[in-house]
Amino acid sequence: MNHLYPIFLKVHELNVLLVGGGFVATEKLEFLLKSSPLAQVTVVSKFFRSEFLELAHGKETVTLIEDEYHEKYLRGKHIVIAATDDKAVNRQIRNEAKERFLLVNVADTPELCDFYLGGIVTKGNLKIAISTNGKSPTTAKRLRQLLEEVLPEEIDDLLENLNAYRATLKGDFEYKVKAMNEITEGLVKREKQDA
Ligand SMILES: C[C@@]1(CC(=O)O)c2cc3[nH]c(cc4nc(cc5[nH]c(cc(n2)[C@H]1CCC(=O)O)[C@@](C)(CC(=O)O)[C@@H]5CCC(=O)O)C(CC(=O)O)=C4CCC(=O)O)c(CCC(=O)O)c3CC(=O)O
Ligand SMILES: NC(=O)C1=CN([C@@H]2O[C@H](COP(=O)(O)OP(=O)(O)OC[C@H]3O[C@@H](n4cnc5c(N)ncnc54)[C@H](O)[C@@H]3O)[C@@H](O)[C@H]2O)C=CC1
Repeated sequence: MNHLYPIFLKVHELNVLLVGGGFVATEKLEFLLKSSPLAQVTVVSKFFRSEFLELAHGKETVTLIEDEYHEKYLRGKHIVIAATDDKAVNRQIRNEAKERFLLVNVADTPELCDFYLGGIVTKGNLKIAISTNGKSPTTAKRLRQLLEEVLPEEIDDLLENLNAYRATLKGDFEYKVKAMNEITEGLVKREKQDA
């Protein structure tokens, strides 16, 4: 049974704490920034690998703190991602985050996660998040790559045009629902096969 409920977070308006500055932390920050370039991220780590420093370089919304994790770093945060190579520290981060009702992801450790990071496809205003319920992250990656390739960039023009049309509708809610459904009907209608 798949119980996950996806949401789309405004991480440029939320404070994210990332603990760790190694390979795994680099991967997590890379995908976070790829999807949300202005994500507000504070990173606390005993040391930072060169790959991590390269990625964080020049990113004004990413703050690096060279230190061991301490509970005080949870203050003012909304979301926490633990990506250290120390299982006990990752568990401590999770426990202390939970005491504060923060949402926590422990990288590559599903049983300690409140939420999973997913594969993400962005085409302008369209964003698709992919999860395999933790069963196969590589499949999430492959599906992401596939959708990035097959979805045309023009799909964003469609969204912009429909948004402009939507803004011209003057009627009540019911009228607008009907008009929007009518104009988008062709998107789901199957073409009749010529016999
Ligand atoms: C549960 C979850 C929790 C979380 O980390 O959030 C989790 C868990 C684990 N990942 C592991 C390994 C790998 N993860 C990747 C890649 C990604 N992993 C991501 C998410 C998630 N990974 C969450 C579930 C998402 C879902 O529901 O599908 C993606 C989608 C997003 C992101 O990381 O930002 C990103 C692709 C992004 C992209 O390309 O678009 C690759 C492939 C690669 O890097 O090429 C490998 C190596 C191959 C392999 O092992 O499968 C391991 C084993 C660790 C070990 O062996 O020790 C565990 C632990 C376990 O499975 O128990
Ligand atoms: N590298 C990979 O692709 C994979 C790694 N893993 C596992 O994931 C874990 C993390 O691995 P890597 O990122 O590769 O390790 P890494 O050695 O590159 O990075 C570990 C990071 O954790 C930080 N850290 C450790 N203790 C800390 C503390 N108390 N406070 C703050 N920061 C602390 C270090 O400063 C370092 O930046 C390991 O347990 C590893 O076995 C699992 C699958 C794949």
